[in-house]
Amino acid sequence: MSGEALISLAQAGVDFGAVRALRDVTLQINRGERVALVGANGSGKTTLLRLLHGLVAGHGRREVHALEDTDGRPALMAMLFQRPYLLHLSARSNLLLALWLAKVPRAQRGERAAQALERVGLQGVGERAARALSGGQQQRLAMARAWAMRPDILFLDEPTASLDPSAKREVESLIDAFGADGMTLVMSTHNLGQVKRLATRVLYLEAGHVVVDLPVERFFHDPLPHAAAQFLKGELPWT
Ligand SMILES: Nc1ncnc2c1ncn2[C@@H]1O[C@H](COP(=O)(O)OP(=O)(O)OP(=O)(O)O)[C@@H](O)[C@H]1O
Repeated sequence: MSGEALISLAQAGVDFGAVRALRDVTLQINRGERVALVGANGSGKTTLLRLLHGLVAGHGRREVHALEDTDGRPALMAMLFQRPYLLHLSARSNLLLALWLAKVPRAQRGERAAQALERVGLQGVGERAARALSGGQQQRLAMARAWAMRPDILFLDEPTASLDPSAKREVESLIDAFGADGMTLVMSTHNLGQVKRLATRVLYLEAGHVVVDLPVERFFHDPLPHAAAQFLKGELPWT
C-alpha cells in the first residue's frame, strides 16, 4: 500500500576501520517514495544506499518490513550502479543469467527477458554483445536486469553520472517511468536538476549524517542549515 514503511533504520551507522562513514541515521523509506540522496563527495550517500540494501554491515537497527498486500513477504530490492557490471555475453544472456540466479523457473525466463528488453527499448539488440553496446544502452540493460527481478525498491547510485546528455535523458525517463509504475526509488545524485525532476523527498548528508530530510519542494524553498544552503548554491564541491 502506498505510504507503508518498507525499510527502517534507527541510530544506524557504518564504520570502515577508523572512518565513520555514516552515523546516527534514523529514517524510514516508505512505499511509492522517490528519495534523492545528495551531499558533497564522501558525505556517505553510497554507504547509506548500501546499508539500506543490506550490502554493508552496520550498527544500530535495520528492519525490512513485511508488505501488507503480499502475505507478509518482505520488500524485494535491486541496485543499479553508476557503471553497470555486465558479463561478456549477449544482452539477452545477461538477463537470462540474472533470472537463473534469482531462481526464476526456466520456462518463464525467456519471456521475462524479452519483456525486460522491451521495457527499456532494447528489444532490437538482445543478441548483441552487452559490452559492445553504448554506455546509455548498457545502463538501460542494467535497468532491464533490475526490472526483470520485479523489485519493490530500486536503489540507484549516481545512475546517469557517466552518460552523455542524450543517454542521461533516456535513463532519467526510464527511472521516472519505473517510479510511475509504483517502484519505490532511492537514488544518489550530484545533479540537482535531476532531483527536481525525479524526487519527491530529499535527504542531504554531511559527514555521514542526514542533516536535512524534506519533501522536494521544501528542500528547494525552505531555509536550510548553512552548509546545505551553500551546497544548493553550488558553493560546496559536489561534482
Ligand atoms: N570500502 C570502504 N573502505 C574505507 N572507507 C570507505 C569505504 N567506502 C566508503 N568509505 C569512506 O566512507 C565515507 C563515505 O563514502 P561514500 O562513498 O558513502 O560517500 P559518497 O557521498 O557516496 O561520496 P561520492 O559522492 O564521492 O560518491 C568516505 O570518507 C569514504 O572514503
